[in-house]
Amino acid sequence: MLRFWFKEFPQYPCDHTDYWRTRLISYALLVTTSYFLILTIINIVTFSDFSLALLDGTGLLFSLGIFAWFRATGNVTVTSWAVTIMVTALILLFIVTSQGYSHSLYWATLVPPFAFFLLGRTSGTGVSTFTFFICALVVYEQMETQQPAFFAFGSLLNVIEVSIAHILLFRFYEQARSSAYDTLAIRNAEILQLAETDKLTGLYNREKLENTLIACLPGVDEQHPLSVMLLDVDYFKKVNDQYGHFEGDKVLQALAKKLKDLMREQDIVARWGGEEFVVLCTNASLETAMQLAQRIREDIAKQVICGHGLTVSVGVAQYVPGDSVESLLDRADVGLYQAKNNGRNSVIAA
Ligand SMILES: Nc1nc2c(ncn2[C@@H]2O[C@H](COP(=O)(O)OP(=O)(O)OP(=O)(O)O)[C@@H](O)[C@H]2O)c(=O)[nH]1
Repeated sequence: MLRFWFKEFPQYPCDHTDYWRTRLISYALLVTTSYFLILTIINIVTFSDFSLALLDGTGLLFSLGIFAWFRATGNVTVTSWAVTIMVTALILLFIVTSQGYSHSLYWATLVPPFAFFLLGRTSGTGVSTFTFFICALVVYEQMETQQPAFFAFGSLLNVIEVSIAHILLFRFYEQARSSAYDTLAIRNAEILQLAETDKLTGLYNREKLENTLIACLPGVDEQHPLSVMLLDVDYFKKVNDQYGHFEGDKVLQALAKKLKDLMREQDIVARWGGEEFVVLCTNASLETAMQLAQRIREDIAKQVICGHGLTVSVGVAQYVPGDSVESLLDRADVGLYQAKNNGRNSVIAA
């Protein structure tokens, strides 16, 4: 029903830091506008008090003016100040005119949530301190005059209204906070994925592979062997030279996909760099890894990848006690070097 009141600003999408400020500004202006409108009407129609009606009418114009200006400019900083000053002034006016009686002081507790949310820590502290200072002055005045405490229906209304406003404000706070955390969590997951993924092929990158290996090594024993393959495309330079770098990229992407399809579920395929790939075979002895590597080599040699007949050379190594990530991969590299020297399209264990 009130959708027209809440404008979506394209410059403040829902993951923008000011998004929830624009929402609170709209809510606050809706409340102040309704408040002034109702009081103006009541003062004219019921009490015929035109001077009060004029005061409330001025407040109404202010509220609508800020609203119109905010919609036109989308300036969150200036509107935040305008709204905070208006809300604070309204509350302080009420407290001072009622001399702090009828629980009117309770309204002051609404200022900090507004001021901190809309103005931030420093200005929020300033506005809140000022408000509570005025409250203290009002209480001081009460002490001086020694008026007896007086609780009437107005007191009850003040307590109920402020309590409802508090609950709504804190619900709003919590919604804004959890939404910000959800957005952060999604962004973090995206960033993490980017940090561990090779951009061209979508495989894990070298860093992720190394980290995974480091994490795996402590769990390796005779029952749970671990082997790695270092796999390099033979004469890949020719593809680039003959068909161009973009075609080379396409071939690498297709090959990466093929490798993933050919590997077992538990194996981890990563791009080591250039036209080199590493496969981390968990629960695989040297023998098992050799069989896997031979199968991959044969499959690739038989297939046409992106219109190209390719072969690969593979070096295979099994983890032995005392190995580090570097020494394990170095041994696989020695195997790869020998496979290349053997005329390529072959698998050598080292
Ligand atoms: N298209 C493309 N080419 C790449 C990329 N990274 C490395 N290369 C190319 O891969 C080729 C590797 O060439 P070399 O190291 O000489 O190896 P090779 O031609 O595969 O020969 P051998 O490995 O000895 O069988 C070079 O032409 C690099 O430019 C990449 O991301 N995209």
